Amino acid sequence: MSDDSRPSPSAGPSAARTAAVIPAAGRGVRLGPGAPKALRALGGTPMLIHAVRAMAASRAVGLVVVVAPPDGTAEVKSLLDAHALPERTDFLVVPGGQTRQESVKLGLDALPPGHDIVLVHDAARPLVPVDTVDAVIEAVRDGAPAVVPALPLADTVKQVEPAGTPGEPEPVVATPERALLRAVQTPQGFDRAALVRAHQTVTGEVTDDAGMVEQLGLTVVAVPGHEEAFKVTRPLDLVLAEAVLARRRLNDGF
Ligand SMILES: Nc1ccn([C@@H]2O[C@H](COP(=O)(O)OP(=O)(O)OP(=O)(O)O)[C@@H](O)[C@H]2O)c(=O)n1
Ligand SMILES: C[C@](O)(CO)[C@H](O)COP(=O)(O)O
Repeated sequence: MSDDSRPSPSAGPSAARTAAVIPAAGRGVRLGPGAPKALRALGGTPMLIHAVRAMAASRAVGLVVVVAPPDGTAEVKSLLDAHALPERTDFLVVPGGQTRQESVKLGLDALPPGHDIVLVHDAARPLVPVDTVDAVIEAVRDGAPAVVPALPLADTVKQVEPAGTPGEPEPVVATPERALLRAVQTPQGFDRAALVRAHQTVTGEVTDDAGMVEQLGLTVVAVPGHEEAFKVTRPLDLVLAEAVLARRRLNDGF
C-alpha cells in the first residue's frame, strides 16, 4: 500500500499522535438505490476500505475510527478484518448518526487519549493521495488549528434566490469573485481540542468540520488539494473513480 521509503510526517517519535475519523454512515441517496454508499464496490473493493487505506497509508496515522451505518457496525468490522491493512495502524468501529455532523461527533467521542491531531475524512473520498493527507497533517503540526485541502474552481459560481420547486428558474443575486473561492475536500486536519470544542458548542447546519472551527473564531488554513480527492456523490462520480483506479493499477503494473 504505502511506500515505506517515502519521507513522511509520521517518521519520528510522535508517529502515533494522529488519528483519523472516517464518517461512513451516510446512505448515498444521490448515488441511487443500493447498499449504503461506503459499502459499495469500487474496483471490486468497498469504497470504505479504499478510504481507510488512504488514511492508514500515512505513517503519521496511528488510529482510524470508522463511523459505520448505525445498523452496519458488524459488517464494517468484518470488512476491516477481511481486507489487508497496515499492521502499524489500530482500528475502531462505532455506529453513526442521522447527519454527518452527528456521525463525526460520535467518532470523536470514541477517540482514546494520546492523539493530539485529528483528521476527519469522508468515506466518500476514497482516492485521496497520501501526499495530500501528509500535507494536511504537516500544516496542523506547524500550528494551524484547522487545515483544509482545497482546489480553485473551474466554474463560475452564482449566488441565487433558491426556488421553492426543483427545476424552477432561480433569480441570480450575485457573482462572487472566483479567484477568491476554493472547493474544499477532506481529510480536514485539526488540533484535537479545537475540533472537540467546535463539536461541543457549534449548533446549526454546517457542511464541514472546518466551518465549525471557523465559528469559534479560530484560523482555518487551506493547503493544495488534489483532483483525485473528489467526493463520490452521483453516479457519474463512480465512473470517474473506476477510471482513476484503473489508471493507477495500469501505472502500478497490476
Ligand atoms: N448521517 C451521516 C451522513 C453522512 N455521513 C458521511 O459523510 C460523508 C460525506 O457525506 P455525503 O457524501 O453527503 O454522503 P451521504 O450522506 O451518504 O450522501 P447523500 O447525501 O447522497 O445521501 C460520507 O462519507 C458519508 O458516509 C455520515 O457518516 N453520517
Ligand atoms: C466535508 C465535505 O466533503 C467538504 O467538501 C462536504 O462539505 C460534505 O458535504 P456532503 O453534502 O455532506 O457530502
